This record gives sequence, C-alpha cells and structure tokens, in this order.
Amino acid sequence: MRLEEVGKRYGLRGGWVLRGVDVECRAGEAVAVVGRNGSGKSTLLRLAAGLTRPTRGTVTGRPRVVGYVPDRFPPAGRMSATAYLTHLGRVRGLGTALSAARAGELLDRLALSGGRDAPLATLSKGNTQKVAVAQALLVPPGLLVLDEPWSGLDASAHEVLAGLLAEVTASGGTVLFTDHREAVARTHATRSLHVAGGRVTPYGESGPSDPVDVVLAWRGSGPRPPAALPGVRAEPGPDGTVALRIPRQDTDALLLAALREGWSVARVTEAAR
Ligand SMILES: Nc1ncnc2c1ncn2[C@@H]1O[C@H](COP(=O)(O)OP(=O)(O)OP(=O)(O)O)[C@@H](O)[C@H]1O
Repeated sequence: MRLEEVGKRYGLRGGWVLRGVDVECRAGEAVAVVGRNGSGKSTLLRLAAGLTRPTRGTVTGRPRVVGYVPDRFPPAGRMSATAYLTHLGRVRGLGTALSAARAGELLDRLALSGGRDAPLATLSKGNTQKVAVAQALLVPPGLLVLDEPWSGLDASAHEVLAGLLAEVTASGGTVLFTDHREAVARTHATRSLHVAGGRVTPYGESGPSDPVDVVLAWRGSGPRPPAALPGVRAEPGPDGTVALRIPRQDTDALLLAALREGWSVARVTEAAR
C-alpha cells in the first residue's frame, strides 16, 4: 500500500494536519507510528485504513480486508460481546456458525472476562479493548490498523496481542499501529515512522542488531568482580552498577550469564539513537 503526496486538513479553514506524506507499507511489515499528542498519528492511521479521505494526494494498493481498532471503541450498548462479534462477522460475510466460532476463539485467546454474554456497556476498559481487537480480526485482515491497541490491556493480554499481530504479518498482512510509549511501539514493529510538524519521516529500522543498553548491579556474595561480560561501557561505579551496550539479539544470553555470575538486572533500555 502506498500513500503518495498525501495531505490532510479537516474543513476548508483548518490547518494542514499532514502534508506531503509519502509512505509505503509492504506485506509482512509491522509499522509503528510515533509522535506527540495531536501530531496527526490517528489521522495517518485513518487515511491508511480508508476511514478518511486525503485532501490531497492518493492512497493506492490498500488490501481488500482492513481491520481497524480505534483509539476509543464506541459500542457501549446492551448487546453482548458474543452477539456483537457474531453480528459483525456475518456483516463481513462469514456465516453465523463461523462468526460465532471465530468470535469465541478470539475471546478465548484474549481471555475476555466480565462475561461474553453480558452487555458490552458493563465491561471494563481492558475487556472492551479486547472486543475492539477481536472485531478487527474476525476476518484475517490484509491490513490491520490499530490506534493505541495496548492501552488498558494487562500484561498477559499484551503478549496475546503481540502474537495476534505476528500472525497477521506472518501470513503476509501489514500491521500499522501507534503507541505513545516509544519503547512499546519499537518492540512490536519492524520499523517506525515519526509524525511531527505535519511531516512523516522514517524513524529508523529496528532489527536484531539494534543496540540495547543494559545496567547491572552486583548482588553476588563477596567482593564485586570486574564485569567479564561483552559490551561493557563503564566499569562499576560507586553505586555498584555497570553499563553495557549490546545487540538486541544477544540480550537474553547476556542477561542469563550475568544473573548466573551474581549480577542483577537494574535496567534494559533501547539505546538512544
Ligand atoms: N475529525 C476531526 N475534525 C477536526 N480536527 C481534527 C479531527 N481529527 C483530528 N483533528 C485534529 O487534527 C490534529 C491531529 O489529530 P490526531 O488525532 O490525528 O493526532 P494524534 O497524534 O493521534 O494525537 P493523540 O496522540 O493525542 O491521539 C489535531 O489538531 C486534532 O485536533
């Protein structure tokens, strides 16, 4: 899918929210969109999903099936999660039995609690978010667009969502999402885009060789040894910590070795670019 020279303003008198946007999203990619509040991230996502039309420029090659998880999920009604998803599945061309089965499978995986037959209005924020995610995946999407999808989800649902996104990309779909926490966005993306001043620019590819900063503190018995670990940047300071910078792909092995030696992990962060 390609956005070419795309500009967007809301209403004739509104200022340009986005200008001259050139973005290509390929099959199998998970693209994170980062930027400050109000910078235009949701607008970019809605343009990609086809929910709003560009004021200028074109969007071409959008996959036929688009799943969309909005930042605020509206249906706070009397319908239950099961009824709502089954209904939507039928609207999207699945038969009743298949819709109900797919709805049940997704709600199982996302571990919806609060009652899948209870009115949607009675569900908690996180459980409502699970229904929002489920509706976007009823029919496997060629393009999955998610606006702050992790907000309100607990840790185990985070992992399930990450798995669901990985399944979309593994089957040749494209995932486009925002998260205001840059670290979360980068963790789940193959590359990121930055929105600022109406412009969209690449924010660097993320990959297995990206640098990760690790800070370790000595907790072992006896005096602190010199850190015999790769990537040491600064030897232990007075607070007993040592700083290392290593490729992301080596993090697990390094942390395991460090823990065995008697170090404890104080911090792991993506290295500043
Ligand atoms: N439907 C609309 N009508 C008029 N203005 C809008 C509309 N939607 C968004 N805007 C304006 O466009 C600008 C960008 O909004 P957008 O929601 O795309 O930003 P965002 O980066 O997603 O923000 P946040 O991080 O707060 O969700 C804002 O100034 C906003 O007020």
